[in-house]
Amino acid sequence: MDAKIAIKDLRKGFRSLPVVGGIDLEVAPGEFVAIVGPSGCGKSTLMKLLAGFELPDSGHVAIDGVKVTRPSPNAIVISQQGSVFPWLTVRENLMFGLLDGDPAGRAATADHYAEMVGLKGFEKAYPQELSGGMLKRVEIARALAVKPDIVLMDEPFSALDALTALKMRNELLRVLREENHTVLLITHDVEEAIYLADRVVVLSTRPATIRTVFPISTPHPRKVSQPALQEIKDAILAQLGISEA
Ligand SMILES: Nc1ncnc2c1ncn2[C@@H]1O[C@H](COP(=O)(O)OP(=O)(O)OP(=O)(O)O)[C@@H](O)[C@H]1O
Repeated sequence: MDAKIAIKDLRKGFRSLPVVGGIDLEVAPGEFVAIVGPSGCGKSTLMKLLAGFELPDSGHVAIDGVKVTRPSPNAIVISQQGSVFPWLTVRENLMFGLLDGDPAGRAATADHYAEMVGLKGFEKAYPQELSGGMLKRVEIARALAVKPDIVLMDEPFSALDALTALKMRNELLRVLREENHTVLLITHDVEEAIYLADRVVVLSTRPATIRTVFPISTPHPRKVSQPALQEIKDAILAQLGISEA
């Protein structure tokens, strides 16, 4: 099958600092790929190149065979910072990116996605009335409501407490089972990567290149304590120069 995302000898630097040092990767339609790497190696820069927020110095990213030269509505970014509008209700936030249909139809779509992420009953609430985990749900629902082919996630759960992050990961897997998105997740959390992804890509130190790609065939629901997953986790940590006692 043709790649949904094809990254070809992608390079990017800032002034004299090389940051992305030649990356080749193909992501299949519907695949979930996690990217881990040492701090400051260029992960967010790679994500910005994928999203079309930055342009490469050489090489390219192609989506469905078309080179990315600017942000596309087909590839939605969910980032750490969060971008829910505080002056809009949950429903209005979810309706914001929906361009098709009459207001009643858009409101129905918004409510459908609110329900999907467990926010039924909070459609008329304002962001300040919600917890951090609920805000993250609004953001994920808003991204999915526009039915993007590709979801790009840069540390989406890192601002959440461990328990909420765990719930959100399961929520994400559930939603992805219902709708077939291609997902690229950047995370510093190796357990998160092996819990969620079909493949984990380990990057080198800056300038980022791919060190190893670990396929993960364990079916969902996974437990990180499963021996096969522990083995992969140890191998990834060893590549990152971390060994657990
Ligand atoms: N717009 C920019 N201008 C100049 N330098 C930049 C810019 N964006 C990133 N850099 C530099 O590129 C390097 C990689 O940054 P990047 O944020 O991509 O790394 P990262 O792997 O996501 O980091 P972390 O793990 O700490 O989140 C850093 O040294 C950073 O200072």
